[in-house]
Amino acid sequence: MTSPTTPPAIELVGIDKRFGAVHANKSIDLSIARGTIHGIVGENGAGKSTLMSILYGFYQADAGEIRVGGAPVAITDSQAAIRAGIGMVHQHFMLVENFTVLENVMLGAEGGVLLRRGTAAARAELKRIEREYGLDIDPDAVVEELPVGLQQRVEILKALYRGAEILILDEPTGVLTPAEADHLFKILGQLRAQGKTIVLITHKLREILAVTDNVSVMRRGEMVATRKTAETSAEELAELMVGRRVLLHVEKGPAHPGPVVLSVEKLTVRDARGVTMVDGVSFDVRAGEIVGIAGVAGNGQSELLEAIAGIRRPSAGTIRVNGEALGADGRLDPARVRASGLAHVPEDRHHMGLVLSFEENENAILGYQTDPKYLKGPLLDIDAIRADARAKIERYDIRPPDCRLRTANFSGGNQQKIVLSREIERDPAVLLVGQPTRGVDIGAIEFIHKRLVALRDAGKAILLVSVELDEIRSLADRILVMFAGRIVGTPPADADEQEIGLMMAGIEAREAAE
Ligand SMILES: Nc1ncnc2c1ncn2[C@@H]1O[C@H](COP(=O)(O)OP(=O)(O)OP(=O)(O)O)[C@@H](O)[C@H]1O
Repeated sequence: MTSPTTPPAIELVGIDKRFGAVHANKSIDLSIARGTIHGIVGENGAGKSTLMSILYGFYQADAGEIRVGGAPVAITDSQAAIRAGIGMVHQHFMLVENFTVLENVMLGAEGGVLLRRGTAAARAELKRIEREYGLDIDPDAVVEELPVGLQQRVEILKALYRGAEILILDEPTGVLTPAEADHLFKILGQLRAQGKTIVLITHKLREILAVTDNVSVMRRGEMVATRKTAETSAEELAELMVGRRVLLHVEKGPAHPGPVVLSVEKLTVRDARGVTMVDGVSFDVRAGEIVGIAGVAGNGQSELLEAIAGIRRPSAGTIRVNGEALGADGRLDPARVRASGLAHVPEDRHHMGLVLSFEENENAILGYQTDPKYLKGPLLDIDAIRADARAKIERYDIRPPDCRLRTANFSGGNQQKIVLSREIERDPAVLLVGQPTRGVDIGAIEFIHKRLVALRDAGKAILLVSVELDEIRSLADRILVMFAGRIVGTPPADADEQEIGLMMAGIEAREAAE
């Protein structure tokens, strides 16, 4: 039991950090009690990841003190953090994919006592940790063959193996299916029961309310409030984060669908290994409606979207925009698809939506650089491009409002807004959007959802792919559920979560096949 005199697991005192002109952490004080799950929420760019990176030794604070278990510690790098008992479960896993679970867990702990004890001892220790925390996993499985939920468990095991008493998880459920997320929270509960301390960063207030004991709110580099979770609400947290009341649901009137704008017929897409990812899919999207594709990640939605956007070559089928087949002459590429009035917000902004080393204003026109409004004779009109970027920054409240900043230095949610503003402002006939609010804060979600509804009401056709069922249910006028590359159901837009959930799990599909 934690007695009132037990020092906090972590105390941050006056932590301050600047990146050039950006004051990312402003004299932050934070105390996290031992054996608790402590949530940290805040808008995109509020400074959450920076604070955690300081705690984990990726960055050094310009000022301030870190105390672990009551004693000041100098966390100069991640090794020092590990020595202080702090472990990080990364958003983008840092595992060696072709190594086994055991090899990954041992890797990097080489100098430690455990490795010197040899593989057999390490295996025994791994088993012990696994049993103690219900982290059921095969130590001899090769990491790349494991689903993401299990890969994340390997990250947790790795931290525990190094003796972590404090675990930091940054947006851990972004890549998980709902069932995997539930399992993760069970594991976190078990870890807490064993006295471990957990710091959870997430934009999902539902998760905060479901699993944390306390929650702290950051806004524009400051720590503005800490609450006992039982004594707060999603509305209060949202208001503390954003500084104003936020609509937590989408307000939209009925759709007035017009003629078919996008028509997909018997589309089949195979991946590089020849595996069928999209299997003879047909549907239409009309002007003035949002069609949502629901499904657990990996069931072909991404490939479907990429094929329509001209990034992947379908092996069969037709895609028509306003009646005209794309690539009828055998040439299908993203530039030609865009020219036909299609805009695309890709799911993976890092690999497809942005060039991170470019300045913001360069990404703000990426793919549209041949538009005459960005040209002066044969050359790019830099002044026009920057003026255009500044207008989008203002309209989409992209922070910091600096169109010359390298894109890599924007926070994740702000990077997402850069892509969205570029594609939405094209005023496309068809907008393809993949995971529009992944990693995006609550105020920005409200804004993005309003923009999508406004675009629909302006008579545009929108195809939305999202693994967030809430998002699909609140935005889509029609829902298509994808499972194993096929559309397995078209539930009404007001269908309940469980009904759609069953289709997403393929239950309905299996029954139909039997
Ligand atoms: N290496 C860096 N160089 C320059 N600026 C940076 C760097 N890292 C972060 N920043 C800036 O510091 C601020 C805080 O960013 P941080 O990533 O901590 O926010 P966050 O709260 O984690 O946001 P998100 O929810 O979007 O991940 C942002 O304005 C960001 O652009």
